[in-house]
Amino acid sequence: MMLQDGFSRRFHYLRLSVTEACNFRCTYCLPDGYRPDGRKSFLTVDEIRRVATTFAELGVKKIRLTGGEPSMRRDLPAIIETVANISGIDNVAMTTNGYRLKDRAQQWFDAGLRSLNVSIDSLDPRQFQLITGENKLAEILAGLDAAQQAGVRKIKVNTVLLKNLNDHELSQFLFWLKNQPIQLRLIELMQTGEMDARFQKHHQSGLPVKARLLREGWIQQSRDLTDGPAEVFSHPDYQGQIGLIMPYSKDFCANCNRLRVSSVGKLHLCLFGEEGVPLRDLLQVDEQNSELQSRILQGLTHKRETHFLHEGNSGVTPHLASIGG
Ligand SMILES: Nc1nc2c(ncn2[C@@H]2O[C@H](COP(=O)(O)OP(=O)(O)OP(=O)(O)O)[C@@H](O)[C@H]2O)c(=O)[nH]1
Ligand SMILES: C[S@@+](CC[C@H](N)C(=O)[O-])C[C@H]1O[C@@H](n2cnc3c(N)ncnc32)[C@H](O)[C@@H]1O
Ligand code: SF4
Ligand code: SF4
Repeated sequence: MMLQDGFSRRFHYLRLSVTEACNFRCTYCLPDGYRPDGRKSFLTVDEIRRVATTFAELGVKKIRLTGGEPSMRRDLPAIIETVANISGIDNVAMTTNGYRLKDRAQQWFDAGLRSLNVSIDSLDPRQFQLITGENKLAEILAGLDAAQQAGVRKIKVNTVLLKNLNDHELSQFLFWLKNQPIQLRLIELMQTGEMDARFQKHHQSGLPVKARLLREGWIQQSRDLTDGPAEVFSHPDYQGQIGLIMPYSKDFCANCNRLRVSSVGKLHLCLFGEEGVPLRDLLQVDEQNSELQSRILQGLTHKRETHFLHEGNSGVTPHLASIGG
């Protein structure tokens, strides 16, 4: 049995959100901060173990923990260890805003974390605070160092491209990459349900950046079917790489290879899809495993070919913290 949709796309990568809560207020995600909803409880470690085990049995090899902010969960080391010990999972990754990274990197690595994506929207402390609501750039950069020291080899930095907020910083980012063996991903701003005029004001296509990189001698890397959606560029004079994530460009979804489970246990077939297939009622005892497999496989038959962002349709996603990006 394996996970394949009606367009012959295969799924070996699961993004598992462990919380919707976040301590940052990124202008494009949670501009007013996270507002707790008392009725919601997030998946327990046992529920996470069951859902991850079942996906591993269906061929998933990589699980990325995301959120909200995953480091806000006090039991995060137990979550990492649980997922890392599941047979078939060979890469446990996490996406974080860098909170607690400086102090916890070693603990997370020891628990089994092998790949880390850290969001850094500006290398200018004031601009960073303007975008995220937090004056924490220095602390997060120290967290990156700590992760490298701890032994995490695959580190990427995520930067949402924002017109008039950080687009003038490209040269500074490139300079930084000269001696940083990391991949910097520039992500086009995507419109979500709760986003107001900010989208029109700050959306900027990645295409001019691509043109500049090619002009300056960066070389586009060939893409494996199992790679993510980023177009990746390298340069002989730079230790780092650039990855461009351009969801508004043609054929972006053609190689979609990931599925998502939200922090309340719903299967989402697309970042911008429908309500989600509830799985939580089948995460209560280990014996529900084969029923859970059937529900996931049945759900996958409904996966659509692309998102509908061009029509201004973001599905039910109010902001990316709700589903883990
Ligand atoms: N539209 C769309 N955006 C995506 C998709 N995957 C990643 N992104 C965007 O890229 C952001 C960063 O993704 P990450 O959490 O760093 O994970 P990733 O890109 O899968 O990273 P790797 O596992 O290292 O390839 C997400 O929050 C989204 O904004 C996708 O399938 N569709
Ligand atoms: C939703 S966050 C969750 C993990 C963690 N809190 C973080 O910020 O890395 C995952 C990624 O989504 C990106 N993101 C959030 N909203 C976005 C949007 N509207 N368009 C593009 N990227 C977005 C963030 O910059 C971050 O890199
Ligand atoms: S992008 Fe990440 S850090 Fe920023 S508000 Fe959203 S969930 Fe929080
Ligand atoms: S937008 Fe949806 S279909 Fe397209 S790559 Fe992302 S998750 Fe896959």
